[in-house]
Amino acid sequence: MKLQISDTFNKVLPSDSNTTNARRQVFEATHSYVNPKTPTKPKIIHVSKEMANTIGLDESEINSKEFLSVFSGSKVYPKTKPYAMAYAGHQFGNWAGQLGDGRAINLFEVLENNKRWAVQLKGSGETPYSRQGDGLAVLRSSIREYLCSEAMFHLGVPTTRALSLMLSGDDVLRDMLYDGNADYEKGAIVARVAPTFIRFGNFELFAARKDLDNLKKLTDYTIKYFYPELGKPSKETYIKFFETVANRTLDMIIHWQRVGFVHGVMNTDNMSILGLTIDYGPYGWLEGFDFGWTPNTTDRQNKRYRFGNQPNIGLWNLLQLANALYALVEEAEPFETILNRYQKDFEEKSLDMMRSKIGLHLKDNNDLKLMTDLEDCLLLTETDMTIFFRELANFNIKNSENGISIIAKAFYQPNELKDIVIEQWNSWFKAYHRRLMKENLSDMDRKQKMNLVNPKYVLRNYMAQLAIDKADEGDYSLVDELFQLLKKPYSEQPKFEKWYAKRPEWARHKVGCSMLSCSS
Ligand SMILES: Nc1ncnc2c1ncn2[C@@H]1O[C@H](COP(=O)(O)OP(=O)(O)OP(=O)(O)O)[C@@H](O)[C@H]1O
Ligand SMILES: [Mg+2]
Repeated sequence: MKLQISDTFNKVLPSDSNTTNARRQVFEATHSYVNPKTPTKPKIIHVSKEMANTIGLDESEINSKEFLSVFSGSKVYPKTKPYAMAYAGHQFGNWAGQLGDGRAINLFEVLENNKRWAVQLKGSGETPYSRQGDGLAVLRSSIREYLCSEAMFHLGVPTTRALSLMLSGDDVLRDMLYDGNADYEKGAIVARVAPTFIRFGNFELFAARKDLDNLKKLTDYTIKYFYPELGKPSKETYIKFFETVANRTLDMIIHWQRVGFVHGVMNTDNMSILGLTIDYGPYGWLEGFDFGWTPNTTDRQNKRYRFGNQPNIGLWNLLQLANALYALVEEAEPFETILNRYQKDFEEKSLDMMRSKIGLHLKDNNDLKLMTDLEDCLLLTETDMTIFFRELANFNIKNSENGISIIAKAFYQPNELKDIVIEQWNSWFKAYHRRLMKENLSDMDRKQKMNLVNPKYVLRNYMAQLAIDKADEGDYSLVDELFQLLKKPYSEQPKFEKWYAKRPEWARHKVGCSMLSCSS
């Protein structure tokens, strides 16, 4: 197996001089060297061929013994030095101090086709940052991360990627619901890939410790390798850097809103400095459209990370990043301007996104009202978000009276619609029809465009759970089926039509389908 290794993070930036693998506070270093734990009996469950090719591996290399040993953590690739990154973070709105890669270990960076990729194992053992944890990950959460990160990529959402999913052969003790009923589960390891895994929290760590020297080194490194277009280090460059991160973060969140993805744990240690979706933990997909929904039972009380609040949390997290970068600029105003603009941009971009979802390409002053009225309608009775927008594309200008029957498939109780609900929908469809008359697209063209932004297939929570249940019994066929399905989320795939369906009733209150904790 031949990789074009091109390590920078652990070569350019200061490493922890202590190389023992004991939990500790780490100062004046961006990372600590640590080797992955050797798994007892590693076994490949799935490999993303596309991702393997992207980092320069062909079919025979994927099938090699070395692939299994390197991406399960049994063997360190020649001339590389694995490490865990140091970062801090705000969790659920509170400062949490040093966190760091407690169960992620970076293997190396490769440079392939002029693109830099960092490869990291999640679930491959303890690091100096493991705190109370065991450094491991269970099969269920690893399947969820593996499938969802690739699904998001194919949906066009900026994200970290997955290369492989493996069983470790070791059992892992978990209290899934935090209710005192701990049990052993199969351990697993996901190899994941991104240009870099640097998070907001990496900057916060140095800022909180007033370690300006290393804050600057980390920022300069990030700009040099990942934002080179911003120029040489200077106050202006740092401000442009923050502005670009803010824009990317907002764009990522608008994509989440477009596809109905709820991240579930938007702590600042889970915010990528590249604006990529990172950490597929207690995430979930909207089924019934609901701004207040969160899949994360750990967040059940405050619902801080609910669907409708994600854009605000993005802003809150950016404020924490601004506080960290402030020390390099020493002027608050430029940061304030950027944060204020985020709010304005959010409103505009979110309206544009909604326009595209309902097939509008021109701008009209009343569009905002049309959208809020639509959202009100969607909240009247449980209405499946994915199915609604997909079916709406069948709206016919010449036959505009039957709007509600076109989208009826999206209602969870289609036979129990109250008259007042029907009336409200009818009046929205009238307004929608009037508005469509101002556009100049044919029904066909509109449908085609809408189907490129409204996915037909998403990784519904119960789908992942079905794949997990089978995998627990050693059958990985559903992991592969969903993996293949989600490569083309916008296409009609008749052989997979069964996955274009509302959540079944049995999944409504089932653990893993509607309720997910951070235990993973
Ligand atoms: N089992 C574990 N052992 C050690 N550390 C853990 C474990 N689970 C989580 N952590 C650490 O706790 C912190 C918060 O966890 P969180 O659930 O956000 O991340 P994660 O799912 O482990 O990983 P990532 O953000 O890398 O995808 C992180 O620093 C993480 O490394
Ligand atoms: Mg995390």
